[in-house]
Amino acid sequence: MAASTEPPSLKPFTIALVQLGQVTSDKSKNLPHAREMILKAASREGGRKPDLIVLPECFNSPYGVMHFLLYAETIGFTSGQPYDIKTSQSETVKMLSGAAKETGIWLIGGSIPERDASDGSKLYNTCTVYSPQGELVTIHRKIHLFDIDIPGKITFKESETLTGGSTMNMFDTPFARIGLGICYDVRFPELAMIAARSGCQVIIYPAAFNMITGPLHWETLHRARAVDNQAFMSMCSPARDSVEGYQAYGHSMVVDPMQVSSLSHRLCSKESMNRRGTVLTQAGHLEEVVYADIDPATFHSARTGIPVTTQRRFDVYPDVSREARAVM
Ligand SMILES: NC(=O)CC(=O)C(=O)O
Repeated sequence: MAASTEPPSLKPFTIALVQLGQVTSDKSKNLPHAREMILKAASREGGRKPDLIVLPECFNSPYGVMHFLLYAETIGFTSGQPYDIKTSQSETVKMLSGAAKETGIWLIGGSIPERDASDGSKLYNTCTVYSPQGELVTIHRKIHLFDIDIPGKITFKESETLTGGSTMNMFDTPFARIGLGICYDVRFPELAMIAARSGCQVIIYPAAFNMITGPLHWETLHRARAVDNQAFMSMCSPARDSVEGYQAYGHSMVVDPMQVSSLSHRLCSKESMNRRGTVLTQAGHLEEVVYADIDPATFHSARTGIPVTTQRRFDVYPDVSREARAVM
């Protein structure tokens, strides 16, 4: 979706990250389980109910290049055109839309393998987003495919079966403008930077790091994107419970833009630290739902205290986000 020029002002809201477990090779089990966990996340007790629920990358199929063709669904969404859920060919889209409507909560529906609707020749790794009325409001196709080779540790080549998306995507809610990406997209800072410069106060990526790259970079990349862009940054992972195949790292996380160093930890009172935590929430490695309350005061104090957003030197280097806006 092309976001309107003025973003909504950031309001307090609560995110629920559903770190889904039990993603099996049986889609007829994966979908009801994901639905059950969405309902569980929505019916939180002892805390603010979530305004937005997020699922992980590749939640209806095992994560592996040999599985994408078998599990792919045709979605057939075109930005700016009405989408009729009733006639959708995607059973996952129907389930997610129904769950968003039933809970009355915004839903970032993780990602699924998608078959191109035009001639079926291309497959994408695609995230779908739903309003509380169950409308499919936007999709994001993973732009940067996960092609890596760390000898003896991990080799993965999404490009063997997938095609990379070619649009940047964001959406507006009554409480924030939210920038989208999927997993490996986080390693390309331009995407989050362009989202932030286009008014996103929050950046959310369904993801599935693994046991090699997760310990190396998962938290660092959250912190880097949050500090660079002075925005809230979150990735939602599957749980690490698969007996074979891809082992997800877990540790779904929300990080705020006002990062407190270990030195400030010692200098700040406990009460002020509670208001300015770096990692607002973090899951373990098993299935669980974690919540984070987004406080606009943290966002505004980060941007006014260290005003990099108004100090850029576009007389010295170009503003790449200007040209990028045209393709959104
Ligand atoms: N799975 C991914 O797309 C990315 C990942 O695991 C990494 O960047 O590390």
